[in-house]
Amino acid sequence: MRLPTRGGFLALAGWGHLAALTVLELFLLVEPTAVALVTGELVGRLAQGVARKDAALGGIGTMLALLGGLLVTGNVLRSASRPLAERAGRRIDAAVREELTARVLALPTLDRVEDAALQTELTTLRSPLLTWTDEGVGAAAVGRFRARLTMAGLVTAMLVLSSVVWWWGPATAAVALLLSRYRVRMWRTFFHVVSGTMPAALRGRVWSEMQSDSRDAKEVRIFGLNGWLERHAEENIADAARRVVEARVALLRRELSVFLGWAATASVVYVAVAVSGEVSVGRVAATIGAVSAMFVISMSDRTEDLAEVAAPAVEAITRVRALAPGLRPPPRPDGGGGGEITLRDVHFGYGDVPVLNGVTLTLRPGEVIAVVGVNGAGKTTLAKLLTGQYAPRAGTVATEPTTYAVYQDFNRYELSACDNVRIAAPQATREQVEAAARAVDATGLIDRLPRGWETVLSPKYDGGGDLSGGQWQKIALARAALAAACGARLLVLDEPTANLDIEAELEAFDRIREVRGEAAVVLISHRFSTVRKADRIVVLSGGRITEEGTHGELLAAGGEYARMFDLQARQFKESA
Ligand SMILES: Nc1ncnc2c1ncn2[C@@H]1O[C@H](COP(=O)(O)OP(=O)(O)OP(=O)(O)O)[C@@H](O)[C@H]1O
Repeated sequence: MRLPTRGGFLALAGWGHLAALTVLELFLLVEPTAVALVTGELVGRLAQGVARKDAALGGIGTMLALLGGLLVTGNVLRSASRPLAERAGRRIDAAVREELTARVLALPTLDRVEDAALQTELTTLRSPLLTWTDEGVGAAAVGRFRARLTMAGLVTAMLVLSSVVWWWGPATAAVALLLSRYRVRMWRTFFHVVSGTMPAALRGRVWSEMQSDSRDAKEVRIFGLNGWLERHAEENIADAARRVVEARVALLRRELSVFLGWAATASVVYVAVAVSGEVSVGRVAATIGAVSAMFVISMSDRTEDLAEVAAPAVEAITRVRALAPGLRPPPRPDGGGGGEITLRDVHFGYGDVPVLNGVTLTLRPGEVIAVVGVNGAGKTTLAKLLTGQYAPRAGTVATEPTTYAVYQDFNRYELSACDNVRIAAPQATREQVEAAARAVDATGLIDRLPRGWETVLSPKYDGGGDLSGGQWQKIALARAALAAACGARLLVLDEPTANLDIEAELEAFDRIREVRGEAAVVLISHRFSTVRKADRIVVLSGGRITEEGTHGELLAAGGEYARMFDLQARQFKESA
């Protein structure tokens, strides 16, 4: 991976691309002046030839060939210039994306990834509000580079003018630079107006897209939101559009004044040429050409000169680099020895809020442990510490490098059914995937999909399929079964079966038990009918493990577990 040093984004385009772009841009900048010179020379010779009635106008053929060559090459290179610049910009953006991804992946724990400041910067970088041109830092870096090169074109045109009358060159170049600076300022004003309208435009877009988005469709229809959404979309978009149109009109007015400024300057030069009788026809043509070249160069797109265009992105990248300084992922946690997974006096919290206050727990290979506790007791947090995704603030965690977890909010990938299971162990064969599905009784649902295992699990795709909440949970359980079959030493099941009916949950749990092999299983569930089957149950309360034992032992102890179990059992009896 090529990484930028000290913010040098341009180098990320690759030296080959930059060299090609430099040669091409320089040619294009010098070309108008060269055309002017050759035209001048050609006109001069023609005029001399005609005046002397000279039939053999020496060198005319060569001049014409040169002029033709310049014009043809100029046109060909002009059409290659933009794609090359865009490609260089995209290469820079790709390298930056690669670097930032590597940095986030290198963060040792999930809490560092979840860090609000980091997420804000990453969201900024993904936001369409980032730059008004919707371009990344690449386009801005290449744009600025090209803007710097235009100086070469200006110097060439200036030298040609000075060769006629020495002070014409610097005088006209000074006017060109002044007008250029003025244009940068007026584009900056325009940029700020357009940037200011972006939040409204984006809001309008969101409201507008909600009307047709399939995810929002059910609420939009049931609440009759269509008219309301349309009104909000229109208000926001119309307001943004009005402000942009006003800014554009102001911009056009200023462009016109710049144009008039140029016309006045050119007129002064042309009048000066006209009154200086000593200048040849060729020189006159060259002068006109050089002034035109300066005009074209200084009227070129100035948005690229604006540091503001890429400033939010550059600042966000700089902050991501500070928040995620590493580039290589840390080694996976080492086993606790003898296959045991241990937490010793573990403390953890989010920000200033403590969640775990001294948890000590040992999991033995093949053991099934259930963790229970009220909402917010810290069960998911404990699971994340067990899988090494959070580092404890105090105490020690010795866990296995090969863990797999199914959370309540497991990912539903827009991939085939097969890949949706295989994601738990990418090296797994199709046979292993099918065996895992059989293990958790998920083959029936696969058979009903239009293309079986190859069906993409999203209705957004042609021939794609959708699954119910419970069916998705079976896919998630199949992932856990596959991970166990492929050697995972710890399986965490964090309420993976909340959408299954009780019978299906019990069966799924029994099946996971069967396929777990040497893996320790941690089950987090609010359903005591499943929890009671665990080898050991721990109760988490007030950030500590307050009870620990088998179902029978905990019932006999008559503590919080017994109370919670009774409550649930009574409700079942009452509703039966
Ligand atoms: N990423 C987070 N940032 C800040 N606070 C969090 C975060 N995740 C959880 N918390 C807080 O930590 C506490 C424990 O949350 P946790 O999800 O571990 O509880 P839980 O026992 O799994 O709850 P539930 O049974 O509702 O799933 C809660 O008060 C929760 O609000």
